[in-house]
Amino acid sequence: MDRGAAGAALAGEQDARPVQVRITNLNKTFQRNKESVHVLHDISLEVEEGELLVLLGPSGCGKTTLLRCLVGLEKPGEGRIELGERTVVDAERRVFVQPNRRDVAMVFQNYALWPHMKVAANVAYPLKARRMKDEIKRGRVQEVLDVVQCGHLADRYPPELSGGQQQRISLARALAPRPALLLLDEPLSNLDALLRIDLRAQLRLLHREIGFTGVYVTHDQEEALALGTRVAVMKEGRFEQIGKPGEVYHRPATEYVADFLGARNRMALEVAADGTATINGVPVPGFVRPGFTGSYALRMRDGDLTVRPAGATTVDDRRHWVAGARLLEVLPAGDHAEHVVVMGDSTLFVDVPAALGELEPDQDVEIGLDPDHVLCYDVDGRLVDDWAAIR
Ligand SMILES: Nc1ncnc2c1ncn2[C@@H]1O[C@H](COP(=O)(O)OP(=O)(O)OP(=O)(O)O)[C@@H](O)[C@H]1O
Repeated sequence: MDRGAAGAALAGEQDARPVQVRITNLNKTFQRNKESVHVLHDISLEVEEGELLVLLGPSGCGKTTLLRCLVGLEKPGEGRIELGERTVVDAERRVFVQPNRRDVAMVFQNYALWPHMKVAANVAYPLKARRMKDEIKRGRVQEVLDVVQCGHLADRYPPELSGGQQQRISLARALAPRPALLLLDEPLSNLDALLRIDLRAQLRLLHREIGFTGVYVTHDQEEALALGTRVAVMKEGRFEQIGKPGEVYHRPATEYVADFLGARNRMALEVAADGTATINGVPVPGFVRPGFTGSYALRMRDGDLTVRPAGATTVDDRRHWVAGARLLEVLPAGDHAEHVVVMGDSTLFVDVPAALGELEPDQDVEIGLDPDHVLCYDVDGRLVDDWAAIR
């Protein structure tokens, strides 16, 4: 594999080989006010060598706790963690390898740099424990600083740097000892939006070039889809779905994942035994295939819905139009306008290209649904295939 400039800079005799991570039946409970809070429920996961797995989920779902178990800052009550050939946690056999013996590095949201030490000393810090000649150490520090494009900042102190620069330095510090596993806990969330996108792209490039095994925590779906080789969506201490970004985005396995990944619009589909389909109580003939019956939830992203004035006709072969909606508000957003529509129990958000925006608030409207861009879930929240009428 051509490792590129960054990869070449980090390659060498003492390269820690990226390892495979295997987590088996991990359980973690905290004691809080004499109550026990079960935070990780029987988690099992394999992260392949050189993979960047993203843990995605809302606040409090256990992402950080899982990272802390991997690095050794938390002791799980049950389960096993193997890093390559090494078992670092085996609760049953009372195996617990201390953090400094795991060869795992972590990058935090708040950079966690020593303010009184120059950048070079910060980056050299994790190398201290290793008996390494000063000369080699200096060379390594300069290498990793160059990799994150901060070679010129070696003699500055962290408080003299911007947030983006500080985060690059903390990434360099984590990479300096060539860890077998790199953990990143919301590393970009303290940065402003543009810088976040810029650093995200650089991180992706760096991962491609160096090929480290990484676990990256975020609650930002865009970041997860952009960075992950796979994305693991978490809910209340369990995995809802683990898959490639495209899979998770286009085929969210559960309604929870669909909602979390932007399909926030929800409508109720009822299909009677005689095949009559209604959406939020409005009949929609020909929407479902013959023989498909029951109660379902439909999920759509904003850009997958359309809206037109009530009673209008559109030359459109794919869409089914559902009447009985009212336009509440139109929010211009540059190249498109967000239309807020109420239809029975649903509040819907519809993105319409600015060029088509001729609707006024308080107008009666109809919602257009293209079955190819509608996700259908059963009453247990599981994705349903093969429901649409063949057109
Ligand atoms: N030391 C602790 N003692 C008690 N409860 C804890 C402790 N650490 C975490 N928790 C609880 O465990 C749950 C999961 O926390 P965790 O920090 O892992 O979530 P998270 O998904 O990383 O959230 P966030 O995105 O907000 O960081 C939360 O309910 C939290 O309050």
